[in-house]
Amino acid sequence: MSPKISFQDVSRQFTVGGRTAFTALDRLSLDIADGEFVTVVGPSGCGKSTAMSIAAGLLAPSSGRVLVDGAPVEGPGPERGVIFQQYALFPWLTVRENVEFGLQIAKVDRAERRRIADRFIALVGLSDFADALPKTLSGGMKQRCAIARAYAVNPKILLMDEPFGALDALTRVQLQDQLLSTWSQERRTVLFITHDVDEAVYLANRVVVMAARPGRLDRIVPVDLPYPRNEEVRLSPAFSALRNEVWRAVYHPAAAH
Ligand SMILES: Nc1ncnc2c1ncn2[C@@H]1O[C@H](COP(=O)(O)OP(=O)(O)OP(=O)(O)O)[C@@H](O)[C@H]1O
Repeated sequence: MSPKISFQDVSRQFTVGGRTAFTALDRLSLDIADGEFVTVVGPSGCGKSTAMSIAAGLLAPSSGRVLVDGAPVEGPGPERGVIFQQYALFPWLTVRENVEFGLQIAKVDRAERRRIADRFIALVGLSDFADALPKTLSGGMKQRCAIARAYAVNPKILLMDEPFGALDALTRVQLQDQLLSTWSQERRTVLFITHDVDEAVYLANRVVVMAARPGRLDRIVPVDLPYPRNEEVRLSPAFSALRNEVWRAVYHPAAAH
């Protein structure tokens, strides 16, 4: 089967101070299958966000290309939902209105909008807060609202750049479980950047480890743990072994080879 997302020899240079070009991303090649959950870890500055922005169509590659369903990415598109660390909710809209927003743009009629929004609001556990404004929600609730909003427009691909990075450890674990439960019910292709090695292993079918200077793919660690993932999986020796493998690859890249 052809990949859902295909990074083909993707590089990106930036100019600093108007001249010196430096390579933020060096010849990244990576195929992601339809319905796969891939996480990306690596040291700060290894090009994770650069790769994600190129896949989102928010940044052009200097060379190479990203294909989605075989077609080159040339800008943002409705089949790719993007979720960043900052929740980016509209503060003047309620949770339901935020979730409905993309549907309104897509000219979905009012009753259908409401039905779709309420379904995803329920899926992320926010039904009791559908009429609340973002300022009255906790960080975790805002991020759940952002996830519901991304899901509502039915993107086939979710591009998530450290979506749980600003949250406390407990909320983070809860949202990981919620994301996996949503993903198992509404299967999407997910590309998920994180700094957290445990999070990377817990969520993924495969962990992509990147290295810095220049930003590049270092290795891919397949995660052969069963879904649904739960505390039992999280506390298992198999999980620890994978976490240790990824940890060593990220923090001691030379030793791990
Ligand atoms: N618009 C830009 N102009 C110049 N340099 C940039 C730009 N965007 C990113 N960079 C540089 O490219 C490199 C890769 O950045 P990127 O944000 O992709 O890394 P990252 O792995 O996501 O880092 P972090 O984990 O800290 O978010 C960094 O050295 C960064 O300073």
